[in-house]
Amino acid sequence: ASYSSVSNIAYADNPLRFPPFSTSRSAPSPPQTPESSSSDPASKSTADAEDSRGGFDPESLERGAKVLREINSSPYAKQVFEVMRKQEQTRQAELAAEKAHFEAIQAHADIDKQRKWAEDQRNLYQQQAQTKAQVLRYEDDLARKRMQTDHEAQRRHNAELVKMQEESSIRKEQARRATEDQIQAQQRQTEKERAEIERETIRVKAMAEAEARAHEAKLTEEQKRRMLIDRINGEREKWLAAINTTFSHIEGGFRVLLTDRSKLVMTIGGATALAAGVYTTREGARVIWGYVNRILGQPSLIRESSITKFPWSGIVSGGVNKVFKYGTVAGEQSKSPLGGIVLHPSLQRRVEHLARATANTKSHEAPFRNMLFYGPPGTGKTMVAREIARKSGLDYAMMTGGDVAPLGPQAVTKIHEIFDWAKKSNKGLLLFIDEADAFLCERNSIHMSEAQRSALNALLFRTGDQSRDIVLVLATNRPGDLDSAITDRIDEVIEFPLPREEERCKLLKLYLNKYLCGEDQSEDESKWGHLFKKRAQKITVKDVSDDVIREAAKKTEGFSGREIAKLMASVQAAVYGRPDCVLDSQLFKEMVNYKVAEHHQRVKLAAGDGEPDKVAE
Ligand SMILES: Nc1ncnc2c1ncn2[C@@H]1O[C@H](COP(=O)(O)OP(=O)(O)OP(=O)(O)O)[C@@H](O)[C@H]1O
Repeated sequence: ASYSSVSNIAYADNPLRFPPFSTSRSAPSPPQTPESSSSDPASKSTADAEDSRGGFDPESLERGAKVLREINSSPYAKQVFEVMRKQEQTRQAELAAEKAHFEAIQAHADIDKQRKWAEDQRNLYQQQAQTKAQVLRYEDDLARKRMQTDHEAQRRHNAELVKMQEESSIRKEQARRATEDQIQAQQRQTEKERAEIERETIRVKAMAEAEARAHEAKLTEEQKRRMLIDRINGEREKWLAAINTTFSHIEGGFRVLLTDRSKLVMTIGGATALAAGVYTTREGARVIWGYVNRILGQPSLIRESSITKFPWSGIVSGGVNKVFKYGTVAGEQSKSPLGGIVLHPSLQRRVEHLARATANTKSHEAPFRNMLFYGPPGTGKTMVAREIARKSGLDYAMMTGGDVAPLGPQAVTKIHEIFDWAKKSNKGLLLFIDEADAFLCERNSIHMSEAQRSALNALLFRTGDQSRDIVLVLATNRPGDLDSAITDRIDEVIEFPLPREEERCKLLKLYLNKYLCGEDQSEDESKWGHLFKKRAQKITVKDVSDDVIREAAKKTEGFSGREIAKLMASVQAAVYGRPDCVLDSQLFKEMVNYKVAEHHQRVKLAAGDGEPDKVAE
């Protein structure tokens, strides 16, 4: 440090100002600080002067030579040179270090440059990649949009095609329907015309037949009248002759009597005795018959019964009456379901349960339970009462409430007769009173006669306690009209509603089989005579399928069981009106429509609603 300061002093003091140890022109000149250049205006002017002399400054050389001389003359010349040499070496080392420093800086700068270039390159690559990706994305978007547009166009095209196809098929379908309708209309027209022709032919035939029959009847009548007149004339002559003869005999007799006094007395006495005998015998027989009838016979109020009218009736008729007309031997319980009765399933179960309970009640000798059946007319109340009697093994008797009123004061006796008669049954009796409201209505009713009131009281008296002989079954369409004392005696109340569609379907099938297919005629023989037996076999049923019956069941909403039975009877009658006795679906439908219209008309009339329309053409 001291050496450096000395050197610096030397430089400062040195007017020559040459760079120490600068032997080479290429050696870098020491850096000049701004202070030194600005603080040394003299050197600046010197340098200017040098420039003006062509770049050579002799003064410096002179000053250098002078300094060298001073150094040479100085005793420390050797040290000075040594110092200078070391200074030079130091300077060299500094320069080398500086060079290395600059090289390092240069290397750093290169590295920075390289890094920057690499970074630029990377950025460039990234930008290129981004641009490329954007371009690709854009292209992709474009392709996708193009595809979407294509798809949309394709879809629209397809939709149009489908629409066109649909329109075309609708047009075809419409054309087909129109053709079918036309064909059907033509067929209908043809059938109508044919039916018209048939009807006309039948009408003409019927008229011709009727005319022929009328003519024949007229001829027969005239013939008969002539024969009758002849016969009457003959008879008159015969009778006139007989009368004349008789009167001539009587005249002779009277003449004898008037002339013979004893004969006259005998004749008058004999005639009187004969008259007295006849009168006494007749009255006596009447009294005895009444007594026997009361003791052994069936009360007159009973309309129908499973018990024979007299004990000897069974013997006379060869035991036929031992069998119920329903086909069950008396006393034998039937295990079959309710035969020929179509009821709502729950009602059917209840009825079967009641029949079983009644049968068991009898076998355990417990008191019977009374029942009330109510519901619209023709819903099977009577049938069910009969069926309960049949299934429970009881005797059955039926009376109608309407028969009581005409009996007047005798009604009370007749009611007591019934209950006395019922005791004769060993099996127990099911007494069914139809139209019960006719004489068991409210006692305060103004329409009730004194005799009816007494009859009601008699019935109340006989049914006051629970009975082991009689099951009382009342049936009515107006349960609200019954006297409260009667309803109080009822144990089971059962409603019989109008059949629903399902039941109507079964009823239609039942009566179709019964009336038109000739099955199960036994029950109806009493009603319809032997008509079925003779003719049912001839009926041919064609095309009356389940669907046709179901359609009919749908249409017959509001029909009772009786109405359906009657509907089928009408169908049967219509079939018999045909020469070929064939029942086809068209006739069946016609009859159903006719009966449905008739039913609605009846309902309207019952409601007092307007004039009766024409039921059918
Ligand atoms: N549920 C049914 N199943 C089968 N046939 C029936 C049914 N209901 C009614 N009928 C038919 O109707 C006819 C009359 O039935 P029934 O006398 O039992 O009716 P009801 O209810 O007693 O009528 P009413 O109240 O007028 O006395 C029967 O003979 C039968 O042909």
